[in-house]
Amino acid sequence: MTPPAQPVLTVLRDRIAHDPDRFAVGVFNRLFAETPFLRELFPSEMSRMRATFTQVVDHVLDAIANDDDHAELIEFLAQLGRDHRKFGVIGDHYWLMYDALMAEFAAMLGPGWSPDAQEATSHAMMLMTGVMRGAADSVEGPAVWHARVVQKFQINRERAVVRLVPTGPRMPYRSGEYTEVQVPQHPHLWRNLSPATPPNERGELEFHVHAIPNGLFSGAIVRDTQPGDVWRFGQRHGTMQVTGKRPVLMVGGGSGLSPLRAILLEMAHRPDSPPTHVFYGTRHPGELYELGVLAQLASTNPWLRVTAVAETPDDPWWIGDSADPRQWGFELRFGRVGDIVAGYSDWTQHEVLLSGPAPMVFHTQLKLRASGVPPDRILHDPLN
Ligand SMILES: NC(=O)C1=CN([C@@H]2O[C@H](COP(=O)(O)OP(=O)(O)OC[C@H]3O[C@@H](n4cnc5c(N)ncnc54)[C@H](O)[C@@H]3O)[C@@H](O)[C@H]2O)C=CC1
Repeated sequence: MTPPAQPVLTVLRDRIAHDPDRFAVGVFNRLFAETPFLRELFPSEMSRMRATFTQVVDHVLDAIANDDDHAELIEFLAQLGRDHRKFGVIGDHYWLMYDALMAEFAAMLGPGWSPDAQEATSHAMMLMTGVMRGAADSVEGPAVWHARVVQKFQINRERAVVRLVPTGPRMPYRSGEYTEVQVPQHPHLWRNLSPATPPNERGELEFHVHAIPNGLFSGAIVRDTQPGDVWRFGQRHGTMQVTGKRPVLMVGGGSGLSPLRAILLEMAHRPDSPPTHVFYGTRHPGELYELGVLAQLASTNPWLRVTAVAETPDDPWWIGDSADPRQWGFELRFGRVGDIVAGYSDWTQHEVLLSGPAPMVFHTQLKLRASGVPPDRILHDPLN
């Protein structure tokens, strides 16, 4: 990067920060004016998307201006490019976006749009759109996979289990990963879910979903999903896995148990699975419905130990007459799962997998780190 580049990119960041949404609206208006059919690739309500877009552009300008080593930036952009395949974005669209960005920056700088400014900005935007395009082009296989809902059962008012079979090629994934999912009730919304079963030959999938308060996506699944619905799946991500080199501690909160459940089911097929202690936490005892499956697993896999944790001892009215979770023979503790786990034993020699609501993962992680578990031995999905 030539010396004059840094001030220009910093100026652009300042101008964007002055009114981020105006910048994004400007870029997208230019893009859609030039190529109207691209509007269909985006949701009707774009404010959240525009906010993310501005953050990405700001991050690119910042990283190029301030870091000599762009390895992290390039990996970030490459992942973004791979992720964008599911929206139907193809190579030519990146050139159109490059043109829209450059035109908006030119308008933004006005008389300050000198040849040097143009060159530095072009370099940054070429890197951004070029890396995304190149990464997307180099991915093999389809951009999206499809599967049809064949069964849905409601656990209670707020929780459902959904089973699907593929309508074409089966989606590849590893137990413990999460995948991007789109449901027909919200054709422009992509959210992450973790399959609750390991991959199998027939490509069958199972998901456990809790309708979180104000959750458009999870609410639509629990309320409106029906057999026959076709779901779409994009990229898969995640680092949670068991190495087999250490004993394992797993902490699953509510439907966040899903990826751990998939890993446990896979471990049950191995002859050498390490000793594993699972803490399964919910808000109420009547929500611990997965204890039945865990009991079956534990009965034939002596390496598995399970502790159930409910935040409160009582069930609210809407849970109804659920069976006493103690019937499965596991100990039942009351309190926040993070507090119970951290006070239960010494976990400093374990590898730890955490999955559940972000505040639970955050809280449990803090407690375990405070008790001496090395941070690099605690794995979880991103918290946002
Ligand atoms: N469905 C899926 O495939 C997956 C879902 N998740 C995440 O799991 C969450 C759904 O879990 P729910 O069933 O709603 O969980 P939940 O509300 O039933 O809570 C589960 C556990 O988290 C603890 N907890 C909740 N809030 C806490 C806080 N502020 N501090 C400390 N502990 C807290 C509770 O005490 C309980 O033990 C969602 O946020 C989802 O993103 C994560 C991975 C996969």
